[in-house]
Amino acid sequence: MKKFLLVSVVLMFSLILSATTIQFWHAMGGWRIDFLQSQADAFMELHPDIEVEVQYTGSYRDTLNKMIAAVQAGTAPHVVQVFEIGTQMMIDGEVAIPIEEMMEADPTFDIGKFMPQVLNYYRVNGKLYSMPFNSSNAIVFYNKSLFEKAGLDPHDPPTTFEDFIEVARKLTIKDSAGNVEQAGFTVSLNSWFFEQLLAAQDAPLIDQNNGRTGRPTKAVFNTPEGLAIFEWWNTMSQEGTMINTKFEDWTAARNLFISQKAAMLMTSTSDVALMMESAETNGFELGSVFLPRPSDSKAGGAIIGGGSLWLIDGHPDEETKAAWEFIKFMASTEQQIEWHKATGYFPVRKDSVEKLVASGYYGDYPDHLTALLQLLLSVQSYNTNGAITGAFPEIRTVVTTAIEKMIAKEMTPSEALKYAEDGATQAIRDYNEANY
Ligand SMILES: O=P(O)(O)OC[C@H](O)CO
Repeated sequence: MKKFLLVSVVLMFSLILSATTIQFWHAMGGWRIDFLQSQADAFMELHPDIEVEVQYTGSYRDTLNKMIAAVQAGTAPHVVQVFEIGTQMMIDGEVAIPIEEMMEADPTFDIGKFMPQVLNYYRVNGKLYSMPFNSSNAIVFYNKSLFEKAGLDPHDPPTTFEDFIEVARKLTIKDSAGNVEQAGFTVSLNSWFFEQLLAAQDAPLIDQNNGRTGRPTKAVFNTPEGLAIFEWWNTMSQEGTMINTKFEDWTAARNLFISQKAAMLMTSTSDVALMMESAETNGFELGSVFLPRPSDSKAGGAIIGGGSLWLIDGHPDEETKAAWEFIKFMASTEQQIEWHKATGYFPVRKDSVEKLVASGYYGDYPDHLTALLQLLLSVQSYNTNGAITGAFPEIRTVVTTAIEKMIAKEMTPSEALKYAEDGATQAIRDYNEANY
């Protein structure tokens, strides 16, 4: 017995000593920090010879910048989560091993099990460079209880821009001095929603079929579809039926909705779980509905948002192998189910969805179903597959700035849209000049 114990202790020590350590950087703040750590812990339990050091590295933008700095300093992590709009920049930077190469060399991996809508975003020139992990769309949540109070049918939320404006008016309550006590609608001031509302009308953001069939040279969203969004946004902002947050402030918009200061919220489907829980805690009934669009517009769909996992190159083979195992684990059937339930991010795999459907999950959680159906019913086109350009972070900044200027009345909707398109084209030109 003593001998057995001794052998076990020696084995354990030699495992610890020979463990391969990898670093995983991610951009999921708040309670998600603990959730991702628990996923890494589950992985380490299955692979006691691999140690994963998990680090929250700030927002998507911060994480991308930190990763670039670390690559330059020779201290890059093994796996990094990058937001969807960083895809082309990562490809051009040539700092990652395309996961398609790992997949082809790994007979245990079957990409056929993944959701085509998600792959349509991440496949660039027919190749998959990163592993889809946290995929989302934009969606509208609404407070059914406030709808009822305002005399509106809680089972008939607005689906067109025109109705949305009307309903937002009915839901808005102002005091005698005109101060907004309850707004009809709120959203984080963020170009992501403009991009999503364009795709909902099956309209492009940039040329070359959204950069999907050639290198983009200019932005092409100064169109009737683009103008309809700016005008819709501006009408509600100026009427005071919509509250805009500060630049890219997601939390403020969520909090306005949760505290029932706003009756409708456009945000990410990654918030489904949070919204369900908050509605219960705050005593209101939650509803969810697809993104609205002008009544006379073409039907499009939602673009994949969120992020994916990149396998950074330049590490010893043993570490790269360990990192690949970790990436596969994070995209595995069970982990994707848990991740979906805990957040709202779609499972990136068909077999996860199959299991969830079979278990009756979507009958119990209709808001998860709204989100999933919006994705599944989206027309698949270059416009809904999303734009692909290395200049995307700058484009997002300039579009958000344009909306900010419009709601501050510094520009009319058409002036702001032109400002946004010109700035986006300039960003694409600058990027092309610096990179190609
Ligand atoms: O909040 P997420 O993670 O759903 O991401 C939203 C956008 O796609 C970020 O670029």
